[in-house]
Order: sequence, then structure tokens, then C-alpha cells
Amino acid sequence: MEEKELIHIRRDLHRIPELGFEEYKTHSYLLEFIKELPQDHLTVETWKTGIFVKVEGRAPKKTIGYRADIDGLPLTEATGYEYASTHEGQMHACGHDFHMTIALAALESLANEPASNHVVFIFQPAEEGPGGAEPMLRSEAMYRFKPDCIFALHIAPELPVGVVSSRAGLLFANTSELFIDLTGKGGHAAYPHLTKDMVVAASFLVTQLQQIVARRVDPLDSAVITVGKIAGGTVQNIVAEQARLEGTIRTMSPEAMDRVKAEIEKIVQGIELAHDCSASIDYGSNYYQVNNHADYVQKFANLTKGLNVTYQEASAAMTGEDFGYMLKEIPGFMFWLGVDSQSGLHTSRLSPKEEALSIGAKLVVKGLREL
Ligand SMILES: CC(=O)N[C@@H](CCC[C@H](N)C(=O)O)C(=O)O
Repeated sequence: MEEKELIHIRRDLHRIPELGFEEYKTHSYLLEFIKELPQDHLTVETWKTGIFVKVEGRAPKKTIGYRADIDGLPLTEATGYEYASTHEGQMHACGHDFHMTIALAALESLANEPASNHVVFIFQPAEEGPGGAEPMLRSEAMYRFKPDCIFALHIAPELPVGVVSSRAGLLFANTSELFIDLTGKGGHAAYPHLTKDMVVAASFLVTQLQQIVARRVDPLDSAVITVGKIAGGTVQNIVAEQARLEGTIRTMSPEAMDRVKAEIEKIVQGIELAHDCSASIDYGSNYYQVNNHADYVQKFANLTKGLNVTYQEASAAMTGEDFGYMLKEIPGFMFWLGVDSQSGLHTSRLSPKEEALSIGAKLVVKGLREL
């Protein structure tokens, strides 16, 4: 696909970011594109807002899968692009517009000239939450499309265009969302002794949670607890009856995740006692770590040599990806694609360089034809 068309598609998709399992316009856009391709070797099936596409191989020995996530984030865009999001408060701030464009370009190449093996494209909803990979994996459709190996990419703002990176073993962390609600006795701000202040309780809780990472987790088995949002109370002169913390937990192993959760539960019980309140914990959606299979990473690294691309060994990151569930059952790998943006993932000014689109597309096509 010409660079001009790649950019055109990416910008179209960038304008219409949608949240997990609400990717209706995105779904239609993808289906429209797929409909225009030569259909002789294609089988297309939809699953919720996701899509499976199989391209029959010429002399198949196996089926190679490629997964692209399709949802956006609840964030107001501040890039100033003329093609900025037209959906108020929603943005492709994690590069899924890039991921989809590259997948469509690869699909077009394969539909016009099938590979030797069968190829399956998985357009997956809700990566940012509540998680589409696991239910898609368990879907009835997956029996018809399940590949023998699979790969995916994620844009990397901190890497220059022309650089890709990956590693054997752990690439991304285990994640769990974290929602804690506190309820106590509110009242007049002038009579604090008659109340149980949930703003104070929440403040203690936030600082105590940080001690889990500092003092209860082996420093060599890292963990992260981030409270990204805290809300409580109504006005300045009422002692708050309610407070809510929203955050995320990241660990390098599923066992460490269990330990961190057990520690959180102990601390929350302590808060209930100390502040005479009731608390509830909800872990929202949880993602399994992304564990790359060493032999596929090696094959991928070799494959980059034929293209004008530099392969670098990546470090493990505390980002999460529900692609980890796919890799738990199907051998394969994920890699970072350099897009050189000053602003990082999940920021309102993320500005990936579009020159990376054709590099991503060439790599994915080569992977699907040669892995
Ligand atoms: C690549 C990336 O940024 N992924 C997200 C995954 C979100 C998982 C879940 N909603 C959570 O917040 O725990 C990330 O934040 O790493």
C-alpha cells in the first residue's frame, strides 16, 4: 500500500476513536475496507465489535495469526491536528489507529497475493478495558480461526522511526484495575469529632498503599500501585461521607499480583477499623503478562535484517496488554514499533510519526509470509 493511502486510513481512524466494545464506527470502517478487497481467498466473521479474517494460503502447513486492537481511550485530544478526534473526550492515545492501519495494509497485501500458509487477522476490541482478548479467545468463532502462532505490535513513542524492539520472555506486566469505595459518617465541617471523614481515610489509604511496593514486595520482583483518580465529598464545609480511589496494579508475575492484592486487603481492613468506616474493593479487569516465545522473537529479529530496520533488545515494561492471554495459549510474540513522539502513550498530545506506518506494514507482511 502507498504511504499516502496508509496516512489517509490512519487519519480516518484517528478521527473516530471509540471506547471498548463501543467501536461501532470503527467496526463499520474496517468491514467496508475488507469488502473492497478481492474476496476469493477470504473468510470474514464478526464477533461483537471485533472481526476475524482468514486468508487461505497457497500451500498451507500452518496458520499464522496477527492481532490488532481497535479501541480508543477516554481522553480529550490536545494535538491540534486538523484530523483530531471528532469524538468529544475520546482519543486514539495508545496508537490503535496505527495498529489497525498496519493490519489493513497487511491484509490488502495478503488478499491480493496470498501467502503460502493460511493467515488470520484478529481485529480485537476493548484492549484498554474491560479486555477483549480473553473473551475473543473463548468465543465459538475462535475454534474456526485459531492460529498456530500469533504476533502483534505496539507503537513505541520513545523509539526512533526505523527501530523495533522485543525480547524473549516477559515483555509486559500482569495488570489489575483497582477501585476502592469508602463510606463513613459525614457531617458538619465544624464538628469533625462527630463524623468519620472519608477524605482523611482516603488520604491515609493512598499513602499506605505505596508502602506495599516499598516494604512488602521484593525489590527484585517489582510492582507498581498507581492511584490515578481520587474523588470524595460534596462541598468544602461538609465532612465527606464517601470517597473513591481508582487505580491500577502492575507486577512481574501472577504470584506477586496475588501477594499485592492480599496486602491491599489487609490495609483496607485496617482503614475500616481505624476510621470506623466500611470499604469495598473491586479489581475490575485483569490482564495476564505478555510472555514472548524465544524462538519466534529470534525469527523476527532475523527477519528485520532484510528490511532497513534496526532491531534492539527491549527491557520488560510495566505496561499491560491483554494480548498476554493469546500468548498464554498460542506461541508467538509482541514487538515495539518506533514512532518517535515527544508525548508518550496515554497522553493528550501523542503524535506518532506517520513514516512508521509503512515500516510497520512491511514488517508485518514479511512476518506473515515468512515466520
Ligand atoms: C499498552 C497499554 O498502555 N495498555 C494499558 C492496558 C490497561 C489495562 C487496565 N485497564 C489497567 O489499567 O489496569 C496500560 O495501561 O498499560
